[in-house]
Amino acid sequence: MIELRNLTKEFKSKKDRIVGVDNVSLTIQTGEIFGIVGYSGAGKSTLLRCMNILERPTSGVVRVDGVDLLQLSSKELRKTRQSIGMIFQGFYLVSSKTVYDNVAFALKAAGVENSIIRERVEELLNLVGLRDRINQYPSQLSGGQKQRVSIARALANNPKVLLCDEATSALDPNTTKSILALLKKINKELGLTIVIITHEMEVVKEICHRCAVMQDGRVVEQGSTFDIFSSPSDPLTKRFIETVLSFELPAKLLESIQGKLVRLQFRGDMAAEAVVSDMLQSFSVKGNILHGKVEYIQDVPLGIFIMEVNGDELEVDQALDYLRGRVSKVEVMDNE
Ligand SMILES: Nc1ncnc2c1ncn2[C@@H]1O[C@H](COP(=O)(O)OP(=O)(O)OP(=O)(O)O)[C@@H](O)[C@H]1O
Repeated sequence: MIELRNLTKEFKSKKDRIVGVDNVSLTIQTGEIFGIVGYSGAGKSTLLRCMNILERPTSGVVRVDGVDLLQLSSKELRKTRQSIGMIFQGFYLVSSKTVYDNVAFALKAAGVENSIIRERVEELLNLVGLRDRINQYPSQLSGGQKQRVSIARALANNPKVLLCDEATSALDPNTTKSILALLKKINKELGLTIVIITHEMEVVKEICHRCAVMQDGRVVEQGSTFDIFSSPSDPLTKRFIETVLSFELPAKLLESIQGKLVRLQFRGDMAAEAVVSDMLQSFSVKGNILHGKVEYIQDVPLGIFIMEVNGDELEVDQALDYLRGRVSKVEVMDNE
C-alpha cells in the first residue's frame, strides 16, 4: 500500500516559489493499477517522483507498505527503492549495451550473484516477449520494444510497486495498447501495484482500477475508474471524460431538432433499446435515437445514447421522468 498524507513539494529559486504538489493525500491499495491524470504542469511527475523520494517532499508523509520513506537513512532508502521499479516516457536504455546487459545491469547493481543473472534476465525477457532480441542493441528496437526492455529492467529485482511516468506517451496507439496489455498482465500475474501518470484518459479507461485527477498541484477528484467515467463531478474531470465519451452531432442535424435533445446514460448491462421502446409505448411522444455507443470501462459496459423526444410538453416531461426511473442518468441537452 502507498499512502501519501498532506504531501507538498515546493521548488524555490532566488526569485520564485513554485508549488509543484499542494497538500495531496492519496491511498493506493496493494495490487491495484492507479492512474493519475492531468494536463501538463499539473504536478503528476512531481507527485510520482515523491513516491520513491526521487523528489524529496517539502512536507507530508510517504509510506510504502507501512514504511515511512522520509525517515530512512540514504542507505536504507537505496535498498527500499529496489522494491519500487520505475519506467519513463524516454526509456533511458544505455545505447552501448545490449538488451541483455541493460537488464543484467539492474541485477548487478543490486548485488545479485553472477551465476543466476543469465537465467533471471532470460526469464524477464520471456515475460515481456523479447527473448529473441537478447543480443540486440536499443537502436535496433522499436519504441514499444524499448519500453518492454525498460519494463524488464524495472522488474529485475522483484519490486512490489511499478511507477510509470507517461510510459506510453511516445508510442503510437497500437503499441500503446500492447504495452498497456503487458502492464495488465504483470499486475495480474505478479500482483504488482502499478501507478501510472498520463494525460490520456484512454490509458486510464484501458487499465486503471482507480484514478485521481490533478490540477495546479492538487487532486481535484478521485474514485473508481467506472464512477469517474459515469459520474464525473469536477469540470476538469468532465473535460477529460469528453475526450473519450463525446458525441459530435452535425450542425445541420442540431438545427433540425424540434423537440428535446436528451442524453441517456446506462450503467452496466441495462437494455437501452427496451427502455426506450417501453417509453414510446407508454407515452404519446415520438423518439428518435441520433447517436449512441457502449464503452467498456474496466470490462463494465457504460452506454450513452443521444435522442430527440418530440410531443406535447407535459407528455415529454412525463416520458423523461419515466426514463429517469429506468436509466442511470437523463440529461436534457442544449441544442443551440
Ligand atoms: N525541478 C523543478 N524546479 C522548478 N519547478 C519545477 C521543477 N519540477 C517541476 N516544477 C514545476 O512544478 C509544476 C508541476 O510540474 P510537473 O512536471 O510535476 O507536472 P506534470 O503534470 O508532470 O506535467 P508534464 O506532464 O508536463 O511533466 C510545474 O509548474 C513545473 O514547472
